[in-house]
Amino acid sequence: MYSRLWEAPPMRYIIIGAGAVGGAIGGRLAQSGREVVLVARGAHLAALRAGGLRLTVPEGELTHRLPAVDGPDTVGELRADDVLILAVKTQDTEAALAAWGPAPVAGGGTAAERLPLLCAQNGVEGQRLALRRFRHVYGVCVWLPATHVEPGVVSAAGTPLTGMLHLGRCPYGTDDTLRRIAADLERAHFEAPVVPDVARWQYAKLLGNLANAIEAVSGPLESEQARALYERVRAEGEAVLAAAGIAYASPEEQKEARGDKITLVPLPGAQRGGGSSWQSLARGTGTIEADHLNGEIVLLGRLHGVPTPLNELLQRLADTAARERRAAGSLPVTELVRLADEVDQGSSR
Ligand SMILES: NC(=O)C1=CN([C@@H]2O[C@H](COP(=O)(O)OP(=O)(O)OC[C@H]3O[C@@H](n4cnc5c(N)ncnc54)[C@H](OP(=O)(O)O)[C@@H]3O)[C@@H](O)[C@H]2O)C=CC1
Ligand SMILES: CC(C)(CO)C(=O)C(=O)O
Repeated sequence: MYSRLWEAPPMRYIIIGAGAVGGAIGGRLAQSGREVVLVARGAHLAALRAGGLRLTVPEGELTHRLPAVDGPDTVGELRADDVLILAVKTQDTEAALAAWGPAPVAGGGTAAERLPLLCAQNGVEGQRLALRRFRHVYGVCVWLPATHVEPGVVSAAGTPLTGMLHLGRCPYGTDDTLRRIAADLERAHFEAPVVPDVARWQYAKLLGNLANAIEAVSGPLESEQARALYERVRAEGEAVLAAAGIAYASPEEQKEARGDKITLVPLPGAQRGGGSSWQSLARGTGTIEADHLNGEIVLLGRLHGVPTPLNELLQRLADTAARERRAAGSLPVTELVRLADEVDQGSSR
């Protein structure tokens, strides 16, 4: 009956971690007519249940009244055509996978055995953790600037598109499930190229995300000093990827793919203070993703014998700032550069 790709019954999207990225993807999919379930916790879950998801985008604030749950038990039996989109920060991945993996699916089997799981996350560790439990894991290179403004409220300032999401099977390849998901995303304000080598895009993005910790601890990279520090941090990352034989898309290739498709515009009442790690400090969550961004470079450096003193420093400073609930951007950039020079000189002695 549903013999052709475009005749298949619509899939339902379960967004595990409906924060900045998950809220933007879930809200846009719902707006396009897809069935969406939001998974959240704490004050955000309470606000989603009370007032719906309020998604601020360039055309205004859109309120989506969607089912909001805290885990699989509240959804009931999962459907065979459900798609799981994991959009928690990497440090929260293991707990989410442990909760959702064993959930039963109609007709038999578990989510881990039967359902597609897309890791809409920065870095590459989330999908590696997912592959330990789930059979059908897909990577996403997430170019989607979004902000978790307050409980119940998320903003995404990109226009004309909300974001670009390169999609691919983990570790390699593509399939029809992914093409159907991409078609849904493309009807929902995203460009979603399906690529056989999604990791190549993700590693390229990871090099950019090495700046997240600088922004989180010392604020936006506005000064020459901050940008020069990032170049040194990135050079460590590039050296490590070269030693590990890991390919990544060039800056030119990324620029060409994105073009002017996702330009940020000011959103009244929902100003974007910074990226995802900056937001972890601004929201005082107590954790930050640095172990899986700068920490990924540190890990690869240790495995391949390449020193990574600057990424180690940033990982440590970001982790400490999160644990001690320091304000975002509170370490003067001159002090950060002084610390960086110190560890760099120490490592070359
Ligand atoms: N924000 C951005 O602009 C971008 C982010 N990314 C990446 O996307 C991923 C998600 O980041 P982002 O959206 O910013 O993060 P957010 O913190 O805004 O959203 C994640 C949400 O998941 C919730 N959560 C965590 N664990 C669970 C759980 N077990 N069950 C239910 N809810 C859970 C968190 O709750 P709580 O509120 O309690 O923490 C939070 O609300 C990260 O890997 C990030 O690096 C990539 C590109 C851009
Ligand atoms: C590129 C950037 C900074 C866009 O928001 C991002 O990936 C993040 O916030 O982690």
